[in-house]
Amino acid sequence: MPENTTVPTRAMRLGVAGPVGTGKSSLIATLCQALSGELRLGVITNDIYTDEDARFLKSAGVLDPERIRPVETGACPHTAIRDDVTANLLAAEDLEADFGSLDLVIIESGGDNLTATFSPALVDAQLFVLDVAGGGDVVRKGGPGIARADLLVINKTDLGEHVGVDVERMAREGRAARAGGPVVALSRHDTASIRMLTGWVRETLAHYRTGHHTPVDPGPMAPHIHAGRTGQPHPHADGTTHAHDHAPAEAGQGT
Ligand SMILES: Nc1nc2c(ncn2[C@@H]2O[C@H](COP(=O)(O)OP(=O)(O)OP(=O)(O)O)[C@@H](O)[C@H]2O)c(=O)[nH]1
Repeated sequence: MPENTTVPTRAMRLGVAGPVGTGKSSLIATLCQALSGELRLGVITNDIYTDEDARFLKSAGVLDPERIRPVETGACPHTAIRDDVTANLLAAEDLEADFGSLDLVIIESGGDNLTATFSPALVDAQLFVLDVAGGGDVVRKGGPGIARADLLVINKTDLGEHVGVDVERMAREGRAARAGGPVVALSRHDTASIRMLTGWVRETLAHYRTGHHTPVDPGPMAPHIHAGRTGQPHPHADGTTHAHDHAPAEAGQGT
């Protein structure tokens, strides 16, 4: 092992992002059910105005409810996972302070859009979750999560035949959009697909523990406007961050 390698002393933080309703909470419930016997887990959920996702996970009975912590973002979900990650970092630190060392802290983003990804300052690895019910073409629309998240999950494959989506083709197009990067076609009703997901998590955690893992930033948000925040510094497509006035938020393209 090279001299400058530092073996991590805290839990690996795994982000789960993706559009609204693609099955992020259910996927986390599945992971908790499959892994809580072998790993010390914690979960942090992000909702805009409520603790709905945390309540769902607590009621699923897959993990000690004390290990599931809600963060109420009060703003667009990407704000708390990318722009200012303080609330999530504190929640992760609190979990480890309360339970001693953990192996894995899973952080669920509030459902957002195709451009929202986690900051590498918050998570060590991240999943981006699409579902077949959103349409087979979604995977061709690209974006940082689809192209560069550590793992792309194409969820609810059991619904493919009901919504006219060719799941194998969607997975193939997902791999193409990621230059061959990993894709798991998942259904909570398909144990083989769950084994692929848990296998990926175990492998990533093992690599993280070697101290050789480097969190990858899938890329910045597309240029967008925050309502009521005109005149404040914000990122631009040319890579710079500066302030200037915008048209009213309704005229913008984002959140
Ligand atoms: N058929 C099927 N339905 C699923 C699967 N996974 C999740 N669902 C359903 O999809 C719906 C949305 O699931 P959630 O886990 O709440 O999705 P989410 O991404 O956390 O939703 P938000 O937090 O609102 O963005 C629920 O009705 C789930 O029961 C699956 O593998 N197959």
